[in-house]
Parts: sequence; C-alpha cells; structure tokens
Amino acid sequence: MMEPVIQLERVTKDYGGGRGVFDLSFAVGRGEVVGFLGANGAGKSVTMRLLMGFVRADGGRATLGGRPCFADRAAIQREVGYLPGELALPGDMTGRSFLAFVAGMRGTALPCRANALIDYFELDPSAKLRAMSKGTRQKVGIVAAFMHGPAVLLLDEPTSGLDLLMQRRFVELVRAEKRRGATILLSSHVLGEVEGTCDRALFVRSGRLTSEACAADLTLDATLEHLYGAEALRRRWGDAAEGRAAGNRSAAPSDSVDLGRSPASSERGGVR
Ligand SMILES: Nc1ncnc2c1ncn2[C@@H]1O[C@H](COP(=O)(O)OP(=O)(O)OP(=O)(O)O)[C@@H](O)[C@H]1O
Repeated sequence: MMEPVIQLERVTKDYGGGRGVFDLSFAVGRGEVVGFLGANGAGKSVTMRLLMGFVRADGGRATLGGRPCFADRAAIQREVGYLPGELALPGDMTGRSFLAFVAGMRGTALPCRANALIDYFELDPSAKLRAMSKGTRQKVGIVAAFMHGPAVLLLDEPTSGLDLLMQRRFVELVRAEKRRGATILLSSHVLGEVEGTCDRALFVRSGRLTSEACAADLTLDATLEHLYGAEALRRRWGDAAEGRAAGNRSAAPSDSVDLGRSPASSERGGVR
C-alpha cells in the first residue's frame, strides 16, 4: 500500500452489550477510495466518528495523516471532508448561509467550488434547510463536505436520499476527487456506488473487521455473504413459524431459495 493516510490500530469503542467497535485495524493509502460495508449497527458510523475525533476510543490508536484523531480533532474537523450518516442541520438557516457558516468554521469565505457543486447538484441554496426535502438536504451536506477540496473525505452513506441521477453525479464526483488525489473512506449500503467508486471494500460485522475484497469481486451474492454469512442468508419470511410448527425452530424450509444461485456458482462467484 502507498503511504497510509487513514489508519486504525486495534481501536476499541465499547458501548456495552456487544455494541461499538472492537480491536479494529485497517489502513487507507494516499489516493485510495475504500468502501466500508456492514449491516445496520455494525459500527461504520462509530468508526467515522472516531476518525473525526467526535468520539474518543477506549483503546488503540486512530490517526489521520499521522495525527492522532482525538488529540488533533480541531484541525482534523476543520480539514477533513466529513459527511455524517445523519445530518443535523439548523432548520432556520438557508442552504447558502449554512455553507458559509461551515466555511467560516474552517476559517475561510465560501469557496468558489461551492458554487460549482451547487450548480452540479442542481441545488437551490436559497431555501431554508427545514423546508428542503431529504435528498436536497443531503446535497447541502455533500457540498459542505466537498467544497474546500479536502485531501481526506469520510463519507457515511453519502447518497442516502439522492435520486438516481444525483447518485450517478455523486459517483462521478468521487471519481474526479480520486483523480485529484483525495483519500476516501465511504460507507454504503448501495453496491453500485461502491463498485463505481471504490478500489476495494472492507467488511465489518458486530464491530469487527471480518474480510476484505477488491471492487471487481463485489458481486451481489459475494457481498451478501461477506456482510451476513451464509446462515443469515438462508432465512426466509415464515421460517420461525414453520420451524415452531414442526417442533424445530432452526429447521429451514426445504424449498428455500438461495437468491437464484446454485451452490456451485456460489463457490465460483464468492470472494473469500
Ligand atoms: N453513543 C452511543 N451510545 C450507545 N451505543 C451506541 C452509540 N453510538 C453507536 N452505538 C451503537 O454502536 C453500534 C454501531 O453503531 P453504528 O452507528 O456505527 O452502526 P452503522 O454500521 O453505522 O449502522 P447503520 O448501517 O444502521 O447506519 C450500534 O449497536 C449502536 O447502537
């Protein structure tokens, strides 16, 4: 790998009850775009917040550009392009005043790039944030994350709420940022977006890193298996009731469909 820009070494943030991230280690090299995939609650957002220094790790070491994420959080939060998974925007502000506010927090006026991004995403920034649709608010978050041309981008489910055309434009934007040399960690539930942008993908399950795949190997079936394991994929609606009726809670129905894929093809198509 090229010089690591994003690095976690045995990072743990334990919220109790098995929730959080545990002993997490990975690195993203300069100029790499890496997908960060996991089921709901797997620990993707917690990892992003640890990297931004919004959350302090219980153990291990998280660094961005060699700087410790929590100790250097002021500089990191100024410089990194972060798109949170859940945007909490001040409803009373207009899109433009919010973007100017974010730029001000970074110590600058609204960059020219903001206008180019506003135009590219066909955003009307004059509306109040509370009056905007979900997807429109997401566009404001995207402009805020990208407008200063950051060297590092942490994007947490970035196309959430975007329509298909805007999803495509977003993929084009990430590709252009990669060409510019940006280092990007992108969490997503949208396979097309990961395929379209990422060099490789990391899989996290219950707060632990479980596997890794290169983008070319991310078929739907292989991705599902990385995410959930074969056992979870066999479950069908009605299984529990049928199992109880048969006096066997774990029994799988005999006509269970394997997502249209034969066991043989799953061996071929799988990414280990
Ligand atoms: N502040 C907190 N206090 C307690 N538990 C938390 C806190 N933040 C996150 N968690 C727990 O940590 C686990 C990981 O949450 P996280 O938000 O990182 O999941 P995720 O992978 O981003 O999921 P999703 O795909 O649903 O967004 C979850 O079980 C969550 O409930």
